Amino acid sequence: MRITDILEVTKPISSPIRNAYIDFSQMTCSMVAVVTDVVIDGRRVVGYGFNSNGRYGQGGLIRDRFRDRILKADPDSLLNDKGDNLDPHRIWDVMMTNEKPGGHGERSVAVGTLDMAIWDAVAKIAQKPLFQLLADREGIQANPRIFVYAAGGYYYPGKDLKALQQEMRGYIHRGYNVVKMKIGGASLEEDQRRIEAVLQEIDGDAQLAVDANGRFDLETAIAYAKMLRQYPLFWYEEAGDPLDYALQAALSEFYPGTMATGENLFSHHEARNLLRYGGMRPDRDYLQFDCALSYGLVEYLRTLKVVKDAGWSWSRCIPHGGHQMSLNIAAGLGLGGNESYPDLFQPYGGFPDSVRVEDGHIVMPELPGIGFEGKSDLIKVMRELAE
Ligand SMILES: O=C([O-])CC(=O)C(=O)O
Ligand SMILES: [Mg+2]
Repeated sequence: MRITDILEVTKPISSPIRNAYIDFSQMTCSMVAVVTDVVIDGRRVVGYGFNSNGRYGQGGLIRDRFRDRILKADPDSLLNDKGDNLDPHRIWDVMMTNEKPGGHGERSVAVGTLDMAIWDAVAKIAQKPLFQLLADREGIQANPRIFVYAAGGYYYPGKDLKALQQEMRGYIHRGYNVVKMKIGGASLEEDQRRIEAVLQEIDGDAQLAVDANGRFDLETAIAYAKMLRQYPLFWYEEAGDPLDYALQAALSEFYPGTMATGENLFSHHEARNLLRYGGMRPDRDYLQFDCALSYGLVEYLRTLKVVKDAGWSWSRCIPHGGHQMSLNIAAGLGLGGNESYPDLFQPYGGFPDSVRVEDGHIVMPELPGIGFEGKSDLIKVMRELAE
């Protein structure tokens, strides 16, 4: 058993939307295929992966460093002890050979993208859904019913309050009961009008989360906290710079409600620093680390250990990114749910075609691997790469 090839293509996922920090007009995404010589039911096993939105495609790093390290390694060194499957942990160690610690950034995205494809291949070779494989390895019961929320509410040219209200109403019609909108890309007064318009529209049919995308300095984060705390929000997300733990800690003095952050922390060390120094509260806050941006599931398992060691429940983790990889981790390991972008970043995000959102939850179908084969628009572009 061996990996015979690794392919990468960088695709646009551009759209005219804007958050408080970036617009997505030039956004790209890497898609990778890890091709094996394993054949099941007459079909070669290929694992697929891609990176989450918000960071760009990683073709350069994947081709220059990580792909060749895997392909040049002794194939037997990449297998588990029994020799009956690939070992994602051993492959991860090979990828990270001669990489210094710290400085997590684009490298963590390149490795996270490849790691997703490797886990897809591993679960396909085991002929199980990835969530089942993870639950079995952990010795726990999988729960295929997962909380999902609808992320959107971006700024884009010409979007008025009516359009924002209609967008949020549309998510409720599709079965969501938590919706998220952007803040910090307009004045505080204008954001307050946008929030009030959305709260009026959803009128108790859903809860609202707001996301500042790390835009605020301490003073602005506090001013927003004082404005936001008068509303019954689901959470106040990523107020300040992702690495400014002191800001996050200070903010809890001014915001008694739920806060969420972590999508731009890319290693278990950074996650640990957030838990050590960020003043996050395990009884109400959420952690949004996204394995596809942060060295993949091999590293995310270390992050989950850090989370547990710090006295947090894994149910406080609701990853960023809206991909099926995190849905599998949520179902297999008991995370609190997953993000979803009903209208954005297609065909990568979202669910298999048969899946419907009901009461803010989905149920994972029993598909081998991550389940990409169940999403027709996605598997079409994946197979164009490798099959
Ligand atoms: O707009 C973005 O970069 C995405 C984001 O923060 C989120 O989904 O929470
Ligand atoms: Mg966010």
